[in-house]
Amino acid sequence: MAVYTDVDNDALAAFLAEYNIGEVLSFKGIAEGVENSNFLLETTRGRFILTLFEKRVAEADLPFFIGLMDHLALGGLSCPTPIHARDGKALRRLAGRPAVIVSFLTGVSPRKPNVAQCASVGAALAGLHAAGAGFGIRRDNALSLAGWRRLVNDCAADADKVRPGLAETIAGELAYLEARWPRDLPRGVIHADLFTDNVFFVGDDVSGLIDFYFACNDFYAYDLAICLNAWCFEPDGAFNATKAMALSRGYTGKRPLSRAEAAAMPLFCRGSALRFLLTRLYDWLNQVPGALVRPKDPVEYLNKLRFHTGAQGPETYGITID
Ligand SMILES: Nc1ncnc2c1ncn2[C@@H]1O[C@H](COP(=O)(O)OP(=O)(O)O)[C@@H](O)[C@H]1O
Ligand SMILES: N[C@@H](CCOP(=O)(O)O)C(=O)O
Repeated sequence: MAVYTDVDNDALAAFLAEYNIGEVLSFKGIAEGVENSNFLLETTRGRFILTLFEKRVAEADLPFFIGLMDHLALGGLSCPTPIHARDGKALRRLAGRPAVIVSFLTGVSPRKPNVAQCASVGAALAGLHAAGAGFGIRRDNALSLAGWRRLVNDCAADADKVRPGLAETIAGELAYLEARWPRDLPRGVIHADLFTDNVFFVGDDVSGLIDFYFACNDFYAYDLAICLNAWCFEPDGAFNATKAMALSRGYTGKRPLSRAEAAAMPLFCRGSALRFLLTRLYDWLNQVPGALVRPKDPVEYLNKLRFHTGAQGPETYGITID
């Protein structure tokens, strides 16, 4: 359960008095997530999610995240809508943390997505990229090359406690990526964390996307690589080429990739694998005492990185270069 910060009843009551969302019926910590503290809030006016922003979220970025959800929802995307208090502000403070209330979305996150769901999420990702166009605030990706370099340095001393040789592997991989990372490909607002727990389905159809707190401006094709990593490996670690083809085609059916984007996919898959390996490794080595959270396994992403290192080309991911 990701609850780093507790909220007592008096503080909650004073906080909610600023809003027009009815009387509290129930309030409880949510048993998923790793980044922020999330609570399910039920009131006489419905269900809401209360989020307290924790360590990895810079306060200066919060207007981007909140403005983005407003922008996407206005553009017709099914995503949480920030609830504005009586004074018009959606971003407030609670228990010493920045806090926001957003609308509750219905649907189910798949534990083991099927091929049709992979196709749907590919199309939904392209829809998100289109809906983000015209958003007026910019946020550079704090978890791209420079951020990875900081994480590699921070983890260097203890990485081998997780896997012998890991420090050398991540340093070598970062150097490889730094030398080859593209500079000029189509870019815009990306989700940057569209894992299965951040997508809701009704049947095989995407019903909503959540968790925009890593969203940023970066390459669209890199976002597709994040999804290939998150959706197309089986629990035993095997890469599922059928799911990858479905996901890639779901995406390219709505937003075709340029030749340069297609050619960059193996590199983006490596970069995305390193990004989640590094944040998971950092969290593994720096666990917060007393927090109710289950850290995610860094080795899962080490194995994905190894797979991509041996990949033959974009065809591996169901992507063809015309
Ligand atoms: N708007 C929402 N509607 C319904 N459930 C939500 C919503 N936002 C979050 N949740 C639930 O809370 C969990 C954790 O949220 P998430 O934003 O992924 O947390 P974190 O970013 O802290 O890891 C999600 O997996 C989901 O179950
Ligand atoms: N998706 C990341 C961790 C971030 O967690 P989320 O609950 O915000 O999706 C990972 O799996 O490493």
